[in-house]
Amino acid sequence: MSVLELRDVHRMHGQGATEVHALRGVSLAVAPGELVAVMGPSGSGKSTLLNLAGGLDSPTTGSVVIEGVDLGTLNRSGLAGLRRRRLGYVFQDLNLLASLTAAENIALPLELDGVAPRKARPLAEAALTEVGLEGYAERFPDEMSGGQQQRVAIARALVGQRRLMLADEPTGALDSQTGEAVLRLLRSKVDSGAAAVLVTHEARHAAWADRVVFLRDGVVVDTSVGAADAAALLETAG
Ligand SMILES: Nc1ncnc2c1ncn2[C@@H]1O[C@H](COP(=O)(O)OP(=O)(O)OP(=O)(O)O)[C@@H](O)[C@H]1O
Repeated sequence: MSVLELRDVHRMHGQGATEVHALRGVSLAVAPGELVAVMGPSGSGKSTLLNLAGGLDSPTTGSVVIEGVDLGTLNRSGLAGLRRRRLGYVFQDLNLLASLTAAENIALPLELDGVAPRKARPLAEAALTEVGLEGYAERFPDEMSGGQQQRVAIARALVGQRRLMLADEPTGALDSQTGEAVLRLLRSKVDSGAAAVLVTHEARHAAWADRVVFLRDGVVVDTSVGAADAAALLETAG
């Protein structure tokens, strides 16, 4: 069974004269152990796709299915529970809570899900170590650099048993060495059975993916394997 499935998804933003047809019949399935990169020019619908996959937005028509559950059938609390338990997000907007330490930020989704703080804490510390921030557990967001905050956000996204990771240019604020380390981490989570969707503008980041889906004007125009194809597509996209 796919971890994520988009079935003939359309998404309209706005109304009347300002209506934008951001996605036009997108279908996509992501299997366990698969990392899919989504590329395409600005405005092609990449963020819209990721928001729909994460249940942060709903399709105008079509359906989004996560591990066999059609998100359209869930009520608000059902959707929130599924998001907390099964999804990890790494978005451009970090959304770290300023009043919580790095370890508390990471432990929060676990605790919201009923994991006892004394069990959540070591998991949070292990996640910090995985992103190279051992010893930063007690720092507050404003005591860390942008890149460090981004790594905390990544640690939070990957902590626990996430089945689907959604990443929007996760390496934006990171130097290239750390960026590669984060992608390696995402890759290793996927290799141990999760699924991931990575939106990126960079062919060398897409090189970590099993498959590259290329969007243009809200339509999947190509699905390629490997970064070389993606780079060629980007060049012809204009
Ligand atoms: N909330 C919204 N209201 C109105 N239009 C929107 C909204 N969100 C996105 N759009 C429009 O939908 C289209 C797709 O936007 P989207 O952000 O998904 O593209 P993108 O490929 O992620 O772009 P970028 O690479 O610049 O982030 C664009 O024309 C955009 O202006």
